[in-house]
Amino acid sequence: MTVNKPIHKTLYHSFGRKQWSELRNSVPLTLSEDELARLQGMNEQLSLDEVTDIYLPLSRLLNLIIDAQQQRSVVLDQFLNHKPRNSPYIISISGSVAVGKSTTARILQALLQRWPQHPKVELVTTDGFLYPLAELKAKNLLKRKGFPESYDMKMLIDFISAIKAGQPHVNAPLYSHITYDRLTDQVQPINQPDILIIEGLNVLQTGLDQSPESRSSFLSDYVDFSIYVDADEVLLKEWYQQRFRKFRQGAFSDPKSFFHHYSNLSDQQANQTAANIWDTINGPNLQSNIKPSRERAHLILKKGDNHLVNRVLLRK
Ligand SMILES: Nc1ncnc2c1ncn2[C@@H]1O[C@H](COP(=O)(O)OP(=O)(O)O)[C@@H](O)[C@H]1O
Ligand SMILES: CC(C)(COP(=O)(O)O)[C@@H](O)C(=O)NCCC(=O)O
Repeated sequence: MTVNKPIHKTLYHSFGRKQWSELRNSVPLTLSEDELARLQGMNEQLSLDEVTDIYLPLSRLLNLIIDAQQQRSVVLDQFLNHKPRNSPYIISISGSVAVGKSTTARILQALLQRWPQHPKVELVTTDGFLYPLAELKAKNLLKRKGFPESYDMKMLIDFISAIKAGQPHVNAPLYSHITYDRLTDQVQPINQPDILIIEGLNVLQTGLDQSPESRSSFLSDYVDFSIYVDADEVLLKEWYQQRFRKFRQGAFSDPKSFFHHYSNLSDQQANQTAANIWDTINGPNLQSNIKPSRERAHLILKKGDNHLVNRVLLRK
């Protein structure tokens, strides 16, 4: 009997941290102290070694791949005798709640827009495409937030298809972690970027449990390069609890906050509440919907303690 190799060994090149960091050797770009400080301003816990060892090689790889894609588009336009289109390169970032998708996305945005070939990099999160809170309540989906059925997939696919078609002035809806709802008075205008990064736990999902109409096209059909940020669930739950405690002192103290009633919890009560939300919503969503989409990604960043990436898997 033959024993199949695990899927990632067949599909991916695998790099340890040191091996991967050496691939930045020829990055012509180095970061100044100021730029490093600005990146750290986004997240005070972000280690600067992490930026140079993990994210600089990644920005080099992406720059090379995007360059090749841009050349391919030129060839195709010549062949078809078309005028050049303003179709942006689309990068997706997915992974569990609290794995660090938005932090990773913001680091990549900052690094990618430094390359002269693609200075305009926009970042959109799929949170804005969650159904509004009132609708989630009416559909009894409040305890299924983040699950495939809690997103307006038609709106998301219409959005990404307009972006890919190079349409100017496309608006993305915005989400507030404070009100726990889509904003009604603000949108994010997107105007023909060179690169669009789309970040969210659902971007690699195929929506097979959605209605037949929304199954005909998947978000990933529009994505040129997909990244999955991975970590063991024990760490994810801990990071979720840490973020919950941070929100309790900051965002939840705002009287408009959906979770305002949590602002006076002790550390122990906050940990318990966050653990309960994890065990009933985010953990089951990770196991049933998010993790199964991992091996569709072009690149997997596996994090260990303190959010440090200890393995990088790159599609062969
Ligand atoms: N590279 C990193 N280094 C240190 N802390 C991080 C890093 N990435 C994320 N975090 C922290 O982990 C938590 C979750 O990160 P966040 O980007 O909000 O995750 P997500 O968007 O996946 O829900 C936050 O408290 C954030 O400050
Ligand atoms: C809005 C989200 C689905 C998005 O996830 P994130 O951007 O935090 O990774 C998530 O933060 C969420 O609200 N989950 C439902 C349970 C909870 O309150 O954490």
